[in-house]
Amino acid sequence: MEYDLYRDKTHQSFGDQNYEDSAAFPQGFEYKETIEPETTPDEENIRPRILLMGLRRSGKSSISKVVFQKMQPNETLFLESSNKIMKENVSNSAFVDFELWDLPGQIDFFDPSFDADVVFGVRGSLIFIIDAQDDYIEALHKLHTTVTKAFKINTNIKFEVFIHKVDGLTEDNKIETQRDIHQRAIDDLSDSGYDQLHLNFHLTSIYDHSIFEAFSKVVQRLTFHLPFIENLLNLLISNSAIEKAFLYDVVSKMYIATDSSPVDMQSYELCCDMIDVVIDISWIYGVKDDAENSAFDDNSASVIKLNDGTVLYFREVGHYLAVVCILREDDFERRGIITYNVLCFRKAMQLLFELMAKKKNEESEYSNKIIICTHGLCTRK
Ligand SMILES: Nc1nc2c(ncn2[C@@H]2O[C@H](COP(=O)(O)OP(=O)(O)OP(=O)(O)O)[C@@H](O)[C@H]2O)c(=O)[nH]1
Repeated sequence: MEYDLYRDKTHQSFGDQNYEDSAAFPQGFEYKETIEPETTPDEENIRPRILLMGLRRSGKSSISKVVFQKMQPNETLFLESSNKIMKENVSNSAFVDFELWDLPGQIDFFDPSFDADVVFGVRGSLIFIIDAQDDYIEALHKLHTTVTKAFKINTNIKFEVFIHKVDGLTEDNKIETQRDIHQRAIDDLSDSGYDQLHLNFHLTSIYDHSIFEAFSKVVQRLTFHLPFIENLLNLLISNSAIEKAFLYDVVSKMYIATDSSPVDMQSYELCCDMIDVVIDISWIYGVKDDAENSAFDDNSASVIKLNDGTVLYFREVGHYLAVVCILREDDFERRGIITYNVLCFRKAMQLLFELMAKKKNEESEYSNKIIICTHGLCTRK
């Protein structure tokens, strides 16, 4: 594997004409469709809450610690059963900013001695974890009572079901277990008149990337600007001959958004591995004298060429947010266009961050700027 890691300080601003490989740019810019960011209701400013629920020993604390505290999966074997709510503030980047509540399995939060409105009454997601290696009939019963009661309190809450510990199942068994759990859960809801309650199912394990991928989807459903970012990524890949592009939170390695082509687990894992390499190399070779400032910063960029003709392209586009692209080596010949277009994307993201921080009455000015910015993308012809 050949890699070429560099920190590029020459492209800090969109207006900077000093682009790499500038001869590769076409003479004129092609104008693209107008895309508007989502409107920003007041609710957007409320920090969402993600609740981890499920029976005892289903794996709630392990998930929280592996995804957000970088605990090694085999260390979770020694975790003790929790008997109180564990709250954590997850605040990595503009889009990964929420409260994570790990609720112990043995407590009934709908008991009158609890104020269930306080727990379930806010914007967020309820993740119910089912141990797929155990008999799941009791878990399904608990899932039903939990989601229906939570739905009565807050109809906007998003429900996610993690069919967890699937590392212990064969491929056939995984599919059969998912089908069975899905069918039973949906039938139970339908029998009790909750057809409008939607559950999203994910197969997960802390021993591979599936838990990160599932958590990525949970976070995406809570992101107001997701359609806008997906549109930007679609524009980026179609104008730059990129096969797949992800916007990553580099701390947790969750992807905040991707283009509209299907996600395959291998590509996702490859990009996660690249993030690890970039961070590790930055720490080994890039720590400055004061040790406070790592070389890994908002201008970090990297290219890795694999010996099967695939190129991985990484560039920071915000605080701990990075675009990671997969493309063919032949298409990487005109690297300048890709760099230029990623910088356009970064500029659009920066304007989005400003938009998110501005008050509602200033919205129109910023959305106009974003539209102008995306019009400037180069087209690879
Ligand atoms: N094989 C396998 N084991 C897992 C996985 N996730 C968690 N475990 C194990 O499951 C056991 C229970 O995990 P915990 O995270 O303590 O479960 P919990 O739901 O927080 O339990 P309570 O605190 O009692 O509510 C531990 O031994 C973990 O190592 C997984 O994906 N695969």
